[in-house]
Amino acid sequence: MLYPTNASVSLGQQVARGSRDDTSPQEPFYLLRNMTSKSHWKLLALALVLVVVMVWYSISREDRYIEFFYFPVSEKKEPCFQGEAERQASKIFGNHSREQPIFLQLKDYFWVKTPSAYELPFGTKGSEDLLLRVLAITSYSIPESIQSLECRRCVVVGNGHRLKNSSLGGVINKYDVVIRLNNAPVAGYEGDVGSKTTIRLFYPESAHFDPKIENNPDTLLVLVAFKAMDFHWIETILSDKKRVRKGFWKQPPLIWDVNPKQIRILNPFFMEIAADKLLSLPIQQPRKIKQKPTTGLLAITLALHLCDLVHIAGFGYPDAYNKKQTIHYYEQITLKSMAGSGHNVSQEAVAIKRMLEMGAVKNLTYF
Ligand SMILES: CC(=O)N[C@H]1[C@H]([C@H](O)[C@H](O)CO)O[C@](OP(=O)(O)OC[C@H]2O[C@@H](n3ccc(N)nc3=O)[C@H](O)[C@@H]2O)(C(=O)O)C[C@@H]1O
Ligand SMILES: CC(=O)N[C@@H]1[C@@H](O[C@@H]2O[C@H](CO)[C@H](O)[C@H](O)[C@H]2O)[C@H](O)[C@@H](CO)O[C@H]1O
Repeated sequence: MLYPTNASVSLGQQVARGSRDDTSPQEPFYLLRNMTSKSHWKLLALALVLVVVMVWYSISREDRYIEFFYFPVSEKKEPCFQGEAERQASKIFGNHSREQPIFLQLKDYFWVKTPSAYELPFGTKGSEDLLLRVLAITSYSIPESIQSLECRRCVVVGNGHRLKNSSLGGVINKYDVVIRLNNAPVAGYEGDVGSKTTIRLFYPESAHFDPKIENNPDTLLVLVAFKAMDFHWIETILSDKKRVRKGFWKQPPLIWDVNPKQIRILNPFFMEIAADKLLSLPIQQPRKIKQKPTTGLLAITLALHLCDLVHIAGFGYPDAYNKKQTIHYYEQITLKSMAGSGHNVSQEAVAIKRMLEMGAVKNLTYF
């Protein structure tokens, strides 16, 4: 039987002949197969790299694995340059923000009626009378222990889950000023978050029921007022007047054992510039829409005005699709709990990244 010559063999026939003919390097199918097997390996290697990168990325975004990705934090004190945070702050907030007092003062509402363009939480317009009564029974000074520092090293401790198992407590305690937020506990979490609290920002609904447990005797308890009722609450507490239960979205403490000398009222100007300069939020919003910065972002804004060096820790929310990840280092709640809060956490992440990139703040945890 005559076999057709190679030249006249059809593609189908050649394939059917299989290995008998394609062993010759001159054979075009040898080249083709060689080429395909080479690019096959290349593709496989590329896919493998891609899978490794994807697994690494998703693991590194999971808070429960974050401890594996910590970069070592130096136990040594970082050099502090006087006025450095101010320089950085002026790039973000402009030059005039330094002229603003950190805490509201009676003289600005009693002798001179400081006009405010905005209502709470961005200004004091319409709440002056209530505010006046509060300022008459509280103080506005920055404690001598902070005032006398040559260079103020501050850390703002966010309430994020990534502080869990961070072992950052010792590092946090070494800062001159430790700023904490809301009812975030220290008792039982000292190893991860430290025990020193120089300043705590809070509002009535976020006040811990026993301020003595989670604070130091000299902690400054700084009220962030969001509505006129917040001034009313602090007045009734400090002057032991009849408590009002209505007007809060969550029942605040009715008895609050605190020394009035520890209380300060945060200047709403910082809320205004955090909203405007960091998040580009509209300051005058229709009543129903209530977009506002988180208390943590507000605290970073405040720190950039009060301190010379600003570090942060415990900031960063899970990705929006991550429905099960707990958000706090101390309790089991998820992003769902923030649904009606008026915060845009992805926009805040962009703002924080910007501050990190420009060197205005430095992060002790993963972001
Ligand atoms: C359910 C609920 O009320 N959640 C709000 C709580 C709550 O009112 C208080 O914890 C008191 O219970 O308060 C908020 O914030 P919260 O008290 O959760 O956290 C304080 C600040 O830490 C930063 N943070 C927190 C968790 C996380 N995973 N990443 C973070 O970066 C944020 O900057 C945050 O502001 C608030 O005041 O901003 C914002 C939250 O929306
Ligand atoms: C949990 C929640 O969504 N509460 C909202 C409340 O938002 C919280 O307001 C605080 C100030 O009072 C603070 O900004 C906190 O970060 C917010 O989560 C709204 O202000 C309130 C408006 O009526 O509605 C509550 O359900």
